[in-house]
Amino acid sequence: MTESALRIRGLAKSFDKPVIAGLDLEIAAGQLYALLGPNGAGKTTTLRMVTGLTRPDTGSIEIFGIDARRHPLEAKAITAWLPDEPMLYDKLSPSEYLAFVAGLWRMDPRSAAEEAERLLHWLDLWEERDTRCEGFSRGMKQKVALAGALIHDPRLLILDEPLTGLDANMARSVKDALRAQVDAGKTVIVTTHILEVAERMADRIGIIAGGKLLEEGTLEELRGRAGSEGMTLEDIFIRLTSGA
Ligand SMILES: Nc1ncnc2c1ncn2[C@@H]1O[C@H](COP(=O)(O)OP(=O)(O)OP(=O)(O)O)[C@@H](O)[C@H]1O
Repeated sequence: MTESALRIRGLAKSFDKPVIAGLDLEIAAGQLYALLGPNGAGKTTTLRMVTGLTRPDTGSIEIFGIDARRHPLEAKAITAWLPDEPMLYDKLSPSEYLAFVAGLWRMDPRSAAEEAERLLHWLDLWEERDTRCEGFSRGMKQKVALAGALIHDPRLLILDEPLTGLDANMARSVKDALRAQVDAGKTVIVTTHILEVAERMADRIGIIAGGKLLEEGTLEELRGRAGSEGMTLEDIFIRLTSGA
């Protein structure tokens, strides 16, 4: 049986009104999973609960079998979280930022430096490694933040809208980086409003609205359940969410 990277059971969260209402979701290891949903569906809230940034009202979250609510440090040690507006310390260069993040993870400085060098080359940031991030474009900052998320070699990578605002070249290099993570055996969860990205990249797709999972599966499975082989993901998404 395939290992489960993320298992969510009965997750619920209310702010002034219910946002997540009894969400069940299981994501197998080694996949790129796209979590879709209309604005306000609860995607970010769900992922913030998974990464320990928002406390659920009820429900369980397991990351590779680790109970993330009971053992948050163990769960965080194997998880990376890239928010839609990543916070970088602008006065630091990419090299300094990666050394700083590696220090937070208490990585051995020598192996952290080796990993930073590998990531900076891989994400095409090597020439800028000693330039302060403050003058970087959004895409470059996104790549520095991605390198920071990957420095401790997480098994599960969770990214909220990683492609928003990126030009085609930058988006391609981030997409390639994510696919390479999956090819290396990691699990990647992304939220996106760019349905073509989910359609082309994702191994499986989950659609949530109103705090519940409406549908889940491969694109072919979603098409099959929608009853039309020729449907685009956009057609399926609109059909499912317009009544939600
Ligand atoms: N800290 C908070 N306090 C109050 N309400 C919140 C808080 N965080 C989220 N919400 C509400 O929860 C709902 C879901 O928000 P969330 O950001 O999870 O949606 P989303 O699916 O990520 O949306 P989008 O696609 O627009 O980013 C929204 O109605 C939002 O206003």
